Amino acid sequence: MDGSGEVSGPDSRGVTPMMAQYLEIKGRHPDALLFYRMGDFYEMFFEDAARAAEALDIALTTRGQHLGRDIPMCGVPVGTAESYLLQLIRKGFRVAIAEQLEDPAEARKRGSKSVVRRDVVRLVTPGTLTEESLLEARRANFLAAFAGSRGEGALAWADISTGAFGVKACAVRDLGAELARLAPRELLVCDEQERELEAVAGEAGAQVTPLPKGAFEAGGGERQLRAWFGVATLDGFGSFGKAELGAMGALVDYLDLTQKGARPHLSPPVRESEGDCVEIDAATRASLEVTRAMGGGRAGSLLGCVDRTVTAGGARLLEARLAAPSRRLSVIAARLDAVAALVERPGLVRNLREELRRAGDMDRALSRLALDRGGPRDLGALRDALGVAERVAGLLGGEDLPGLLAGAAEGLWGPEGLRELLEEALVASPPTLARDGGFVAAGFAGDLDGARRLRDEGRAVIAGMQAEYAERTGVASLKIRHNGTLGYVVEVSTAQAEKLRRAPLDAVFHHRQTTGSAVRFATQALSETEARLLNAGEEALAIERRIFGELRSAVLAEASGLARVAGRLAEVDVASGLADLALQEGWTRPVLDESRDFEVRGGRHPVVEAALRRQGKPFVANDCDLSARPVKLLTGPNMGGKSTYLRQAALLAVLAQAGSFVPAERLRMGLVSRLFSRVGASDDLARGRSTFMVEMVETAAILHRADDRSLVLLDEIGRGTATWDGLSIAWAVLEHLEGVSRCRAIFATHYHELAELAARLPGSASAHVAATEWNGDLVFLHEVREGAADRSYGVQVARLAGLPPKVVARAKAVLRALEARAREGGPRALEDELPLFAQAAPEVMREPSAVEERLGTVRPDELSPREALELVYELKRLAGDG
Ligand SMILES: Nc1ncnc2c1ncn2[C@@H]1O[C@H](COP(=O)(O)OP(=O)(O)OP(=O)(O)O)[C@@H](O)[C@H]1O
Repeated sequence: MDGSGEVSGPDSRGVTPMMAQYLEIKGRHPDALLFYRMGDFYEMFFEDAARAAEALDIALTTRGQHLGRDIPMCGVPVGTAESYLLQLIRKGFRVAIAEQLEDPAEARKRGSKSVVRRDVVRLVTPGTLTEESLLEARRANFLAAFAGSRGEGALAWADISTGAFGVKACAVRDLGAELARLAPRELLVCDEQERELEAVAGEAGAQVTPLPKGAFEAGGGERQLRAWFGVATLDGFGSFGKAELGAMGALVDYLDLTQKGARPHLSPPVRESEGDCVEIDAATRASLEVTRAMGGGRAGSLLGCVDRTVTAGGARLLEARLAAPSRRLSVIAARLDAVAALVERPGLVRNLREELRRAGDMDRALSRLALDRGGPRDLGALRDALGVAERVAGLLGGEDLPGLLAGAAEGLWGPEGLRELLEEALVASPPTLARDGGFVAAGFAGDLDGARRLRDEGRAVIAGMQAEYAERTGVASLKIRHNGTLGYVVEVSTAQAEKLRRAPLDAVFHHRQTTGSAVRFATQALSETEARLLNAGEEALAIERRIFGELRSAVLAEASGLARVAGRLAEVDVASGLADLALQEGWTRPVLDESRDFEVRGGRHPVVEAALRRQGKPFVANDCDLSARPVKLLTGPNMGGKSTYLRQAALLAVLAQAGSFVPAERLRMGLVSRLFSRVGASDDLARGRSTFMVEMVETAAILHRADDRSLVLLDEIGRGTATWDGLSIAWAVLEHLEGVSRCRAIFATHYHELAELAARLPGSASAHVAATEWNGDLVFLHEVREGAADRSYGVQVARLAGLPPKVVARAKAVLRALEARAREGGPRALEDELPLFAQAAPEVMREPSAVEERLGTVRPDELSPREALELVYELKRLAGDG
């Protein structure tokens, strides 16, 4: 007998009925670890057990035999299964959860050999999580599906924990960029494409799940979607291409498969068209650290720096906006209008944020309820959020606000009567699980109140009985206690027990048990009261469970209305968060138009500025004008602030088009269509590419794709190769950007020769980050000025970095020689000097000089003043200086 109460005995082949059942279920889920429910544990067997035990670092044991061999087994308690699930999912496993679908007692009725019915109720995969503990509250958890081949393609994505559902046409070559934007946890692909797409999915951190080709067919997809949304035609949602239908179909099909028929709440699909959002490729996204810093976390990213939202839904919306800044002037203007209106009303912002803080996560509560994984606490969260929404609507309603906020205010009134119902029905802080009851408020249901009264009275009656028995027996210390196996018993100390065992008390008190220190008795009246109490308690629980079901149905009937309120709350949260930021940081409203201008006055890099502030250092604001001469060549010393200046331009554009105010005195810019940034080189050793190769591949992509509305930021192109090759490449790239792409670009370089070229090209101009020397030390001014830098200060920076003084001195000498020869002979002569590098190298490692050798023999403490003076003369002689 195990925890499930089953009897197991092997058949003639040595296979127990339970093992036969296990193997049958496992056979249907070969790709997943099978969590096989046995009483209070999920058990794993055979290979699954070995893999899970290793992944979870838990004990691997054995349990019985199968075909004459020990069965490896490990298990996790049901109560703490979530944390184990999380570890397994993070390590790339999928988990099939097989529950007991009936009571062991029911199974026994079918005969002593029968096993409890079990089946998989859910497949847990990275893209289909809903549990709070398995999700990041402030981040979406997308499941994506890609359909299509060389020609037409589409990507669909859904977050079943929030109901978000989107789709867009997407060719294979653009998949990397889209995945980098959405960062889905799981990508569904046609099994024939699994190998082709694995790398691109892996780079975005998505686990690939292959599905048969049939799952991606447009016809089937359309049927699936119609059935899912209960509509006769999808026309109301938009007109979708074949690939789009295929991708969405595969996605909902997979939800059916993994959720085993439980329907997550999904909003109707939103179709994104090309041109809706700024295109940002994966490398650019990573280099700009828009939503994730290099280390992978939020901290240190632009999102981490600007996120002042106070609700999880608001945080997710802000991330989506920054990840996909808009290209539609009207959309951006509406968002900026909302922020601007709030910036004018700081008091309103404060009040809104104070209210919003109290709203729980409506989307996720709704999703859990829809999948029947929710509890009273989720109902409570919805109730609280609906209350917040109404008060927020009240706050907004009193003002004359622009479209987005006025619209939000209207949409914040929830489904008629639902908040009132939940308020009446629920206690103030309902528990997570419905199982143990205690969440329905008194006064909501007459029958429940009656049952509870009976149950509570029962408790009072027992307390009364204790007093009565104590009096009757004369044993003041007599207690009525509840015992797991015996139920309610009268307990007295061993010394007092004899009294109760003698006439006349023995007629009332029947001995049940003697322990080391106490003796326990039962009485007729106590048993009767206990039965009454138990019944009342069970009845109360049953009523509460029924009420939970009713409330859940009432909520789900209004799912789309609730999702709408959640969306509006998030909208208000994002606007008031951005307004709060603008107010506190003095950010300004950007001016956007259809031109190709880009004009920043007093711009700052928000993340670097915040980091410097923490160190008590100021950030130097800079201008940037790309309007008349769109390609800017930027020179200046290392550490001078070139990369910061480049990234700053991109982040200003991202913020502006996401609908935020910007850290600048003024920003006026024509809409950016595509953003490219190659700042900060990195190796890609995993794919066998050197730094230079990665740089060239990315530069190639930029030159192919940049159009005249793009913003391109290039940092030190060509530095990873021989000087003249690098310079030539940089030269040609600069010409291409200026003459062919005609985009707005900032090009940072150490090739000062390029400044000459920039001066000659009509669309190009030079600028430099200023630095100066003070008492022999290099001082970075971080100020961007017109014209090219006169020198690069590379050697000084090397000195700051702690290169040995000897090496620095030698480098200075080599530099002086190089510069002198360059001045004498012009560029060709400089080329002739290239071998100097080869010759210089061994010389740098030269033998010690005569002076150094002599110094090595000196013991300063043993020198008299006179000897010291003589030594100075000697050293000067050795140095050939007098
Ligand atoms: N405008 C600024 N105001 C104040 N400090 C700045 C500014 N810009 C950059 N800095 C500081 O200078 C440091 C170096 O900046 P950055 O990495 O942009 O230099 P760089 O010129 O690109 O250097 P390298 O050529 O070595 O990559 C930053 O970490 C920051 O602390």
